[in-house]
Order: sequence, then structure tokens, then C-alpha cells
Amino acid sequence: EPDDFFETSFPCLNDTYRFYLNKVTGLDRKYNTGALHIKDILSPLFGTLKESVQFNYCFDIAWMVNQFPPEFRDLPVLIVHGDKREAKARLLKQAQPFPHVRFCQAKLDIAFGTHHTKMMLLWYEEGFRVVILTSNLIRADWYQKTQGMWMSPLFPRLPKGSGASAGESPTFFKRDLLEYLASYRVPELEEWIQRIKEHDLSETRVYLVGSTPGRYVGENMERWGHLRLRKLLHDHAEPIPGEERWPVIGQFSSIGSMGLDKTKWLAGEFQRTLTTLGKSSLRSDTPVHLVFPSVDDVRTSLEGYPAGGSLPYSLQTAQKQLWLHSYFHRWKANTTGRSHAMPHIKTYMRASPDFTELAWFVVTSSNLSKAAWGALEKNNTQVMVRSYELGVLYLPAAFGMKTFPVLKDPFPVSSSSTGFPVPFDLPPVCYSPKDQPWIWNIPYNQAPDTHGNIWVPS
Ligand SMILES: O=C(O)c1cnc2c(C(=O)O)cccc2c1O
Repeated sequence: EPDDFFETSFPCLNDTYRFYLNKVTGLDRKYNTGALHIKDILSPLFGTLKESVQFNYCFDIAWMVNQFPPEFRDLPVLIVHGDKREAKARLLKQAQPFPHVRFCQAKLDIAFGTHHTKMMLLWYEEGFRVVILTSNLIRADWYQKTQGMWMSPLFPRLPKGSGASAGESPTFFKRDLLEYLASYRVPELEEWIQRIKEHDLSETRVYLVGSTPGRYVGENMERWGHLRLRKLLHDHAEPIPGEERWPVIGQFSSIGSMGLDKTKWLAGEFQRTLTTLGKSSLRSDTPVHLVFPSVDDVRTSLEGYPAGGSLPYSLQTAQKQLWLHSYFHRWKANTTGRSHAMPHIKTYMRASPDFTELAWFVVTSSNLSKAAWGALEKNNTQVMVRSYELGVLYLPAAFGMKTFPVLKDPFPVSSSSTGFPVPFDLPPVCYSPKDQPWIWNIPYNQAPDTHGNIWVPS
């Protein structure tokens, strides 16, 4: 069975949580044991590929084709993207030399919406696998950044004639994945919805947290974005004594416009979601730590200032919300050797006051923005989501635990550890008074980066 192969070929993978970081070039090898490159994900050791779908935002088609092993390199690949007009034309032109690469344009009918979702559907001779990740399909996203993924188990085919509800997981992942795919309302995904129905996804222990553009009312308000997360935390997490002292941590690589003060969205509806545990919710006294790289974090990174090209926080947005910057903490990841590998991963979690336990953990494509998570409108009777996003929620109950212990030293990996491998250092470290959040469209010419260069955006 390939999963046994999985064990023998990748003995150092953590298959408790199936949460992996991307390999980073230039680190001591110790910090890459148990990390995966895209070529590892597409390796025959994980299954004998027949066809795949790549949902993403940014694509280098020639580079992507080259990441498949030669024996899989001309198998059909469907690209699900959000490009329109000239951008769509450029994308399709990239695939001219590759007739096996086809395209599906996701509908983006609400302004400023983007197709951020990053997911691989891998259909093998042996079954089916899903990967939900944070990396674009471009070389730079797999080189010297901190990125993450959830890799599903190998889902075997169901016996012929199995009922529609067969192969469901305790977290209803199968239903939720099918609903997410159906939300695109495109013919190209129909055959994939059918294929997934024929497979057994029952070993899945994570909950799916997606966003699909739209304006939702009534029960539909809880299907996507942060109200989906709130519903899951309400239904499947337990209240914790003294929970108001359990900090929320949000970590992301971009930031949207969130209004003139914290009550407009962040400390209101979004914090109400992040502080929900069972019946209890908005704890306005709960500490909220936001992790976003400072200018110096970027300047001293492996990539240098160019890392900031993937941290698109604009001056226009930043200057409208200076109140936000008091929440900010540095990017520090000595635990994974990734302090100088700038984050493109996005994670959210609820930690104990001493940061030794987690009440839950999310890895997702969603940055800190209303577009991604949704925002309430019309006196809280409607929620508006602009973008496609996808992530997974880890809840201790789904792993037979009350909380997740935080794994102190995730590298080298132990395959059966019950500690959760949080990718950056806890507790997060506050910005010093001199620290500034990275802003990508202003010059930095006072201090050279690791490559001796300055940053002067055009
Ligand atoms: O991974 C993504 O989904 C994603 C989306 N957008 C951007 C932008 C932008 O939207 O201007 C700029 C730089 C990087 C990204 C990026 O990495």
C-alpha cells in the first residue's frame, strides 16, 4: 500500500497531524527533515498519478510541469484560477507548449475578490489524495519562504455501488469538500466531484474552512469564512476555565483595510469568532497577538528585501489603520530554523497562557482581511465574502485530546509525536518601539539587505 510506502519512504513525516512545512534552501539539513518540496508531493512514492487539479493564485506553468516526475509529466492537469482578460490570456499563453494542461476560470463577480485557494486534487491508480497548502505554483514560493500544507491520507476507492454518504469522516470533510467544489458552479469540476464521491475519506481528522465569494443570509452565513470557523468552534470545542486569559494568535503575509479603529471588524466580529469555544464567545479582554514581519525581519531574511514582494501590505492601507500596528509581533521561528525564511504561510491558533497548549490551530490561504474572512453587513443579517480561500481546522476532540500540547522542538521530526508542530516561536515577540511593519510600496535605502541591496519600488 502506498501509505506503507509513505511510512518507509518518508519515515520522518508526522502522520498524526499531517501538517508539513516546505523545504527551505540554505538551512541546516536538520530543519528540512520532515519538510517537503513540491517534487516530493508529486513523487510516485505517494501514489501512481493519473490526473490532477491545481487550484492556485499565481502560476509558472513550465516550472509546474517540471515539478512532476518524468513519468507523470504529460498527465492531464486542470488549473483552477481567478484570472480575467489580459491576465487570463497571459496564463493560457504560458500553457501553449503543454496540451495536457487545461484551465478553469473561477467566477469573481465581487470587486477586489481573488482566487487565493491553493489545493491539489491528486487522482492515483491506488486512490485519491488532497493537499491544501499556502504556496503558489512558482519557484520563489518553494525556495526560501516559510510555507505550510495539510496532506490528506491516501483515500481508497469505495466498493462499487456504495451509498452517497459512504466514506464520510467524523469531521464531515467529504461533504464539505464536495460543497466547496460545487460552489464554483463550473462544469470542469463536475467529474472531480463525482470521483471524490467514489472514495473513502473517513480517515480525515481536520475540518474544512473555505471561503467562496458571495453575500450570504440566514443559515448560509455559517458556510464560509470566519462565521464558519465560529460555528465549528461553537459546535466542536469545549469552554476552558479561565479561557479569557488564553491568547489568540493570528499570523499572515498580507493585511486588508479594516476600518478606522479596532471595533470596526478586528476586535468585534473577527475577535468574537477567534475567542469562541463552545457556548462562550466574545471575550474583549482576551489577548490578541498578530504576527507580521517587520522591515528588519525582511531586510535580514534569506531573500532580503525581495521577500517583501510577497508581503503586499500597502502604504495606502497601513496609513488608514495605524491603530493595528500596536498588535504586531516579529516573525521569529528559531524552533523551525525559519526566522530568516519569511512567512507566506497563514496560521491562526488559540494558546494557553503559558503557550504550552493549543485549543485549536488553523492553516489557511486566508490573510488578515475582510475579503478573505467575510464581513457582516445590513445590521448583521448578511455576510459578504469577496475571495476564494481554503484552510483546515485542527480541533483536539477530533484527535481524542482535550488540548494539543505544543511541540517544543519540531525538528528533527518524530513521526508519532502528539505535540503540535507550531511553525514559529511562542510566545510571539512584540515589535520594539523602533520596529516598523513591512510596507511593500515605499523605499528602504538606509540599510542594505542580506544581499547588499536596497529597496526602491517603482
Ligand atoms: O499567494 C497569494 O495568494 C498572493 C496573492 N496576492 C499577492 C499579491 C497581490 O495581490 O497584490 C502581491 C504579492 C503576493 C501575492 C500572493 O502571494
